[in-house]
Amino acid sequence: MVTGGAGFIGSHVVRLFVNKYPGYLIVNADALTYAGNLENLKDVEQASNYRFERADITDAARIDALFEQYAFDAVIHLAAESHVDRSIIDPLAFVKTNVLGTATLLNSSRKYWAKTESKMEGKRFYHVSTDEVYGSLGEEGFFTEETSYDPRSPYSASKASSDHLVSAWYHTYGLPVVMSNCSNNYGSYHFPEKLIPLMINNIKNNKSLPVYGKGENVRDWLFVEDHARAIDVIFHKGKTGDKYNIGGFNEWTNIDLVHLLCKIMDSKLGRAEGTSAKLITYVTDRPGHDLRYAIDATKLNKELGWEPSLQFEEGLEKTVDWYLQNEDWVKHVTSGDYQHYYEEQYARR
Ligand SMILES: Cc1cn([C@H]2C[C@H](O)[C@@H](COP(=O)(O)OP(=O)(O)O[C@H]3O[C@H](CO)[C@@H](O)[C@H](O)[C@H]3O)O2)c(=O)[nH]c1=O
Repeated sequence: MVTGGAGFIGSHVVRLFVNKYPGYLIVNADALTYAGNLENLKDVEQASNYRFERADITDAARIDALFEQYAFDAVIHLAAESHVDRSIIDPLAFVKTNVLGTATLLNSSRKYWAKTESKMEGKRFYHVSTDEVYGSLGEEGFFTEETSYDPRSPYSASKASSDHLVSAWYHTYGLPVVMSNCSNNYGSYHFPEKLIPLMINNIKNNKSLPVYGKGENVRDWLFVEDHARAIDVIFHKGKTGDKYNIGGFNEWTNIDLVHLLCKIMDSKLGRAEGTSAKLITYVTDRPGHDLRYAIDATKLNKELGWEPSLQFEEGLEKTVDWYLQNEDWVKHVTSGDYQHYYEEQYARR
């Protein structure tokens, strides 16, 4: 079972596993909130080793029933509320899905696997988490697997709580868990509330480009398909009870990144260089805005041999091309339920 398989990272994980492992039955359990779209999986929905089940991870009866129906050997848990700005507006939604939802899944897994003949033998619960649990770095240093947790937004606190729950189920019940904490992802099917797809769409539509504060915050960007490959490697080879950091060693200030996007878009859209950058608007900063995230992914590289495959500028160009060729997808995902929230976010600026 892959939870959140209709989301951004989840859909890339489902696609990779469905195509690479014809012998696995991949069940995508997703609540289809505003950020989950079956449009993201059109290319694999007919595959014989793929099933979709609409399910909310906080609904214990529904999750138990799925375990009875499919007798899952493994869970890859990606379902989460993920947008920091939204967590500031509606923190309880994040506590519900990320904390209660993770506890519900852990508990259903434990109960079901304890009933099987082989108990926990050969089972695996993989929790996908974020580097934001570590808090904010100054100008120096990196997050390693030993860095202590210091979450500062409702989103990161809810993810940190979920990590602690996973660790508790491992120590208390012997649930065979593995966990990873990844840096910022970018690529196709990224919901256009997040920095990169939001900027691409706004540049295309000649809308202002809202840069929070002075644009000096730093993020470490990784191509989403490289994250999915890391999840594949950790799922199959990671040590039970361990955690792995995933990152690109690719740090950018927000303002430099937005300028790079403007440059790429000017050239793709046939605009004179410098045209799109005129849309940049500095807006009120995000409350509690973490200054810098930077991941040290040495453990994953040394122990399991993973490394990013794409250079950032190449990945960014691929991403821009995808958004320019998939305008219908953007229209689709930003209509309906999401429209209200989308407009509200704009009204704040
Ligand atoms: C949406 C938006 C964002 N920003 C800034 C805030 C951040 O410093 C940076 C990236 O913002 P976001 O795209 O919202 O991503 P960020 O807050 O870093 O969090 C992302 O990266 C995390 C991993 O580090 C994930 O766990 C989160 O789910 C994911 O949303 O850009 C702007 O300046 N303007 C904007 O309009």
